[in-house]
Amino acid sequence: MSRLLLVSNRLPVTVKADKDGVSVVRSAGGLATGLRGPHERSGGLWIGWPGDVSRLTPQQRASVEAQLAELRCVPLYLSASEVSRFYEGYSNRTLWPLCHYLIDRIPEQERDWDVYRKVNERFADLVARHYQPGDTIWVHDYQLMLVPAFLRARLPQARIGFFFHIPFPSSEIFRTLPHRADLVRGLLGADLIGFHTITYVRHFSSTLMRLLGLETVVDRVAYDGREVRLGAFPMGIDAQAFENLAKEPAVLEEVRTHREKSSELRLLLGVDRLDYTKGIPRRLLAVQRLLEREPTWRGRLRFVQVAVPSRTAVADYAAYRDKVDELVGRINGLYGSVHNVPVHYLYRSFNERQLTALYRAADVMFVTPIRDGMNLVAKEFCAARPDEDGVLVLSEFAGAADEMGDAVMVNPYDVEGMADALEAALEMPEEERRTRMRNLRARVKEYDVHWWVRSFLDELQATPTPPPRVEPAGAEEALAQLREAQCLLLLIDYDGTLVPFAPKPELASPDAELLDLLQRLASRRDTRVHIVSGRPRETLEAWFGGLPLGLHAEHGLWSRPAPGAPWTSQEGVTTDWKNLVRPVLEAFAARVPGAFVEEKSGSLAWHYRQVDPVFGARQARELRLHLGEVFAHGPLEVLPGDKVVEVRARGVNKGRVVALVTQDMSPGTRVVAIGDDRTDEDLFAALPEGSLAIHAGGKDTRARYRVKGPPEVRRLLSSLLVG
Ligand SMILES: O=P(O)(O)OC[C@H]1O[C@H](O[C@H]2O[C@H](CO)[C@@H](O)[C@H](O)[C@H]2O)[C@H](O)[C@@H](O)[C@@H]1O
Ligand SMILES: O=c1ccn([C@@H]2O[C@H](COP(=O)(O)OP(=O)(O)O)[C@@H](O)[C@H]2O)c(=O)[nH]1
Ligand SMILES: [Mg+2]
Repeated sequence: MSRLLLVSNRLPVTVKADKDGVSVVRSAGGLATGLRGPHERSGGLWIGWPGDVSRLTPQQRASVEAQLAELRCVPLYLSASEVSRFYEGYSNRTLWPLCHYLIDRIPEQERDWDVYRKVNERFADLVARHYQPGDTIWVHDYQLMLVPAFLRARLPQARIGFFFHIPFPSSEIFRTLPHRADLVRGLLGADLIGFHTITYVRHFSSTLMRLLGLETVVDRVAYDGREVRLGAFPMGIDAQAFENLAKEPAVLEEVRTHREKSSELRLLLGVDRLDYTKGIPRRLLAVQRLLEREPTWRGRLRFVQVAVPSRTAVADYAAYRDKVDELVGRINGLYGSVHNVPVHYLYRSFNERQLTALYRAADVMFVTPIRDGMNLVAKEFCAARPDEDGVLVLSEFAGAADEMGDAVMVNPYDVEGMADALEAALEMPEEERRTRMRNLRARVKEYDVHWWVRSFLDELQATPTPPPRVEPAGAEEALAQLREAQCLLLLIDYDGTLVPFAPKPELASPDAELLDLLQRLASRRDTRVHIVSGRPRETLEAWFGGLPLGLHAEHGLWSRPAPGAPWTSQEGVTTDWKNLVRPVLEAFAARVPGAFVEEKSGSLAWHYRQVDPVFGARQARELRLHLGEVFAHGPLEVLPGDKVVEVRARGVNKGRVVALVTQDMSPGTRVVAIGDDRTDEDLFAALPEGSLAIHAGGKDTRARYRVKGPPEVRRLLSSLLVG
């Protein structure tokens, strides 16, 4: 097992100072429990914030450090201003509400981004300082979204995983953030990015498509010369520990006390951090509604709501507390009696043992967040019910709902519906309760936190470490080799290689600087230049006809190898299939706003560069499937390109040009091909031994050299002309 470096905003410990000194105690939370084994066994480190230690004396600080070291924890201290701007600020005032679809809670003017960025960089620096070759790094959660990219820049060969614990929202929500692209690029520094549900994975991949034009193929995204994997890994709990607690005599004694204290009453339970995502007000209103419309339940229900103080320095949390306080007061005022009140509201935190006793005593567990990444409480409740009783009422907007189909599902925005569900839960026959609980427990026990850690780390270990990169220095190296060659034969793609993409193909015409560059290049001693493009020959003729270049159109179907020579086409290529394919492409263009069909002499192309990127990519996949089905085994080839699906006769590809132009080549000539697209890979594959292939861009390629894009291609070619 390789050494694990765990990175999370909070360390899995709590620092407690009292009159007897200062102590560091392990936290009980899911992440802490699940990762404890692998952390200890791998001999690795856990890097994070130990909480506010500003009031400690220097001696106490030293004692904390020693105790942390003992637990293999490395502290990253946050200053008061960092706590307020990185943690309370950007993380909890912006990212938190955004990911929970509450964009109205985000400050109108964001001022904390720079601190968020700096703290993420500090985390990366600290991790890099402790990294040893062979280590596996696992970064957690929304507070640290930029850490993977900062780490990738420092440690290009490291294996980096990232887990996002909260919902990844629809791209329509995510793209409202001013720094949306930076955050997404930050995550893409990882090799594997995990989420709780496939819905979050789907939202993340449409965000990639919309913001960066990156397509996810099954579970992989090609980015910056690497492959990034995405996956759903629903987090579990330490189910065995909760089950064991639930069977302990002392806990059972506490359960009995809870029940005796409410012997004539049915017990409803809610357990949450006091967070505005948890849906507590509408949950209270649902209880109120039930009591209002069904007087028979009055005096027969006790709703225990545990609310753990959380992020109290953030104003929205304080306001939320007021709202909950007020509602509790109102309901108790309305439906309480001299002897009893319906809502028992406990604003404090409980330990696992106390929680387990409550879970086990409850008739109905009421979990109704308006959004929640997962919600572990729902799972803990089931694990704590070896008696196979108790009903879970669960919000369909919690990640846990995807796995817990045997819960009574509710829409947490629908108060009346929740009152109905509550009543159904209270009246559910015993047999149904048992069947549901048995199924829930089987799932919670099998897919526990240990399964979660194992499956994520196994997947991360299975990702190949990134290949050694040919960095821009590779381009310098390529230049040195080009300079050394006696004679040069350059085969250069046009779109995406010499010019950037334009919204319409006809707008990407060559500028004066490019024409001059090509003219001078072709006039260089012992240098021949060919343009190898997918464009029609009329276009190439119009743009470059006057230059001393070889021209190759429609991926090599047509060639004019030298100025003044006639255009000739590849032999044996038919075009009668076009009448069958054209109507299909036109039908797809008509139903996809922004798409259009381009006709070339040897091919038909369906372009979608102006289409909504997610819809466009989906339609392109549909089109390819459709064409594949209808024209299977025919003389056709369907080629996916960059925002284009091209249909042409089989056997036509850019590779064909190589044989044509190298037949009369003088000895000692170095062939150099430059391209950005899939179609250029055919060209690279056909090159004779000793040639140079240069990929322009960040895609997967067989080329040995890589430059960033058109500006760098031009720079490379210009450098050939000097010295
Ligand atoms: O560290 P705090 O600001 O005090 O907040 C506590 C944690 O809250 C969030 O929990 C989330 O993770 C759970 C486990 O994956 C998941 O079940 C839940 O739905 C999430 O809300 C937060 O993501 C953590 O980073 C915080 O430490
Ligand atoms: O008084 C309490 C209430 C809750 N919890 C724990 O806090 C976690 C809450 O996790 P969840 O995923 O439900 O929500 P989050 O607070 O992470 O958004 C669960 O493990 C609970 O056992 C606790 O230790 N004491
Ligand atoms: Mg191209």
